[in-house]
Amino acid sequence: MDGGEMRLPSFTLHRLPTLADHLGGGDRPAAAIPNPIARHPLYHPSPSFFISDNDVAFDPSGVRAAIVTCGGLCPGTNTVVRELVVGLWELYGVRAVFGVRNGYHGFYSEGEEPLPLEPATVRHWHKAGGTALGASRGGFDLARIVDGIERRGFNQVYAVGGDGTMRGLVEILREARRRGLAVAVAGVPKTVDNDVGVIDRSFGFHTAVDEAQRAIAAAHVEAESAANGVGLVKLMGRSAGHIALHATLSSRDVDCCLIPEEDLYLRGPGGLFEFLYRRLKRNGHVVVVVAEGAGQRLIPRPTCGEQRRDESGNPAFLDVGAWLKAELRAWWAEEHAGEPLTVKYIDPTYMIRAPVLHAAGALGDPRRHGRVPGFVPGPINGNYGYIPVDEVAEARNPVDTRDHKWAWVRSVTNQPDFAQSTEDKALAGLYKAV
Ligand SMILES: Nc1ncnc2c1ncn2[C@@H]1O[C@H](COP(=O)(O)OP(=O)(O)O)[C@@H](O)[C@H]1O
Ligand SMILES: O=P(O)(O)OC[C@H]1O[C@](O)(COP(=O)(O)O)[C@@H](O)[C@@H]1O
Ligand SMILES: [Mg+2]
Repeated sequence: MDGGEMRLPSFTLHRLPTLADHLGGGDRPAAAIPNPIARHPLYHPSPSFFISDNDVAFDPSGVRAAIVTCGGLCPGTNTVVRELVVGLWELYGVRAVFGVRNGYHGFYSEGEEPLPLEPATVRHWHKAGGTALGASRGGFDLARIVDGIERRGFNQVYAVGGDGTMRGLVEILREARRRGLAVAVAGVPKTVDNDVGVIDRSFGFHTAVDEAQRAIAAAHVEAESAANGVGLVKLMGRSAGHIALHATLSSRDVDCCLIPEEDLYLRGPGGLFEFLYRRLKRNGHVVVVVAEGAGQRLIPRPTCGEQRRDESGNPAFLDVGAWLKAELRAWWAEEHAGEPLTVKYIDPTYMIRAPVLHAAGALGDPRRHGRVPGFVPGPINGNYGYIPVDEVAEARNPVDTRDHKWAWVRSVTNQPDFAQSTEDKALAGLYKAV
């Protein structure tokens, strides 16, 4: 506050290319019509709706839309595809909608012709987990993908995927422009572990958090039923610990939550194992939730070669849960031999992303009403907005360990920072040097 005035953070307004710019021909391009949903008999946008009178839409008679799902699975993907098909068909009058098979690969692979989609085709898709179109990692061959788009005359591409998919979409848009193709792209953010930036979260995230409760509850039952019982649950979160964090907050049975954004320190004063031992002495059992990306720097690698990667270039992590379990047992044998210890490790990785969308993961509406040619719709601080796809492709979303949510985890679990004291660090350095 300065003299009673509040200084707001500065921001910059950018003018984004609109669909009218993209289609050419001024405010009313030949390939465009006034946005039909503004006058749709059954659809009543509220006054604050994101469609204005000046908006245009593609003339549906010229639209050939392609929908592709990429990357890992996420609850609700089929629901999104269904919504896109029904919306394009019913609200915009588009009749040529195609589902590209098995991710980006399907734009060019032989024998995987895109599937014509209409409301009747997708009627029951929301009742199944996974993706009916198929998805894949890797296979991003830009020239062949855009060849496929050009050959089939697609002029709208909807890609449902995470950060990798968005980066691919940016390249597709750039290459289509370079070739003079009037292709508009839209990315629907699908990130079960919530690692995509700018948006608050994606569909499916809450479902995964819900589903994780079953694993935590089982770990708790196992831990409580043994003398010095440790229930250990590994949850998804390659570079962001949001699922572990939210699952911990929802459960209240968790004694300790480990995420990639926080340093991990196992042995010695102030370390994880000392904390677990104290908790075991007090309560007789502990439950630990660990995100898959936590502690990766500490886990010995079989070879000192390069980090292994999956087909998309994402780091392929070592199993932090199995490693923690082995380390805890080894430490226990050294420090507390003769005292019982039971460690039950549960890895529900694929189970939490397999279900259909739960109610809490419900989808917002605007994903098909884009106004710019390369956009991502998503919730930002609770409001839906359109974000340029290149911004989403680059943004990351780590857990901010200085914000209230992490503080809340700390107050629920009463876990300390597992930080090594400066003295211990120096000692460890000495030992290493010997
Ligand atoms: N930097 C990139 N440029 C172009 N395509 C990419 C890039 N990163 C990933 N992709 C492609 O996007 C698709 C999905 O990526 P992936 O990382 O597996 O999942 P997600 O989109 O869920 O993050 C894959 O086909 C992958 O090859
Ligand atoms: O075995 P897969 O298919 O690579 O899936 C595991 C990965 O999928 C995820 O759940 C989501 O990854 P994406 O966002 O890249 O699809 C990661 O948290 C996890 O590492
Ligand atoms: Mg990703």
